[in-house]
Amino acid sequence: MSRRKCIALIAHDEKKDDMAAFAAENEAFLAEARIVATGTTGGRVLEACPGLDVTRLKSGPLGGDQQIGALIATGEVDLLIFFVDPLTPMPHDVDVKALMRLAIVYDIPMALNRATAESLLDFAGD
Ligand SMILES: O=C(CO)COP(=O)(O)O
Repeated sequence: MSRRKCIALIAHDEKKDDMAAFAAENEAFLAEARIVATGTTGGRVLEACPGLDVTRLKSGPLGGDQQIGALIATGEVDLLIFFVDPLTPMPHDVDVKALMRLAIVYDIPMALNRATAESLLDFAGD
C-alpha cells in the first residue's frame, strides 16, 4: 500500500497571509496529503483550513526548520513549500539555509515562493 504524500509548509512572518490564502485556495489538493509545518505557519494553515491533517512542529526560530530538515533526511517529506521573506534578517538564517540544503541533497521538490508553488500544483493537477 502506498503511503500518503507528506507536504511541508513553512512561511516567514511577512508571507504568512500568503500561505493562509494559498492553503485555502488549494485545500482540496492539500487534503490528499499529510502536512507538516513549523509552529506558527501550521497554526495559520489550520485557521484557514481546519479540516487539514497538519502536524505542527516547533516554531522556525526555535528549531522547526531543523525538524523539517530531519524529516527530509529520513525520507518522510515529498514536497517542501516554503514562502521565504528575502527582505528581513532572520536570527535563524543558518537553519533556513540548512533546510534548503537538505531539500537539494535529497532532491525533493522545493517551492520558495507562491508562484512556484502554484506552478507545481498546476503540473501535479494536469
Ligand atoms: O521561521 C520560520 C521558518 O524559517 C517559520 O516558523 P513559524 O511558522 O513558526 O513562524
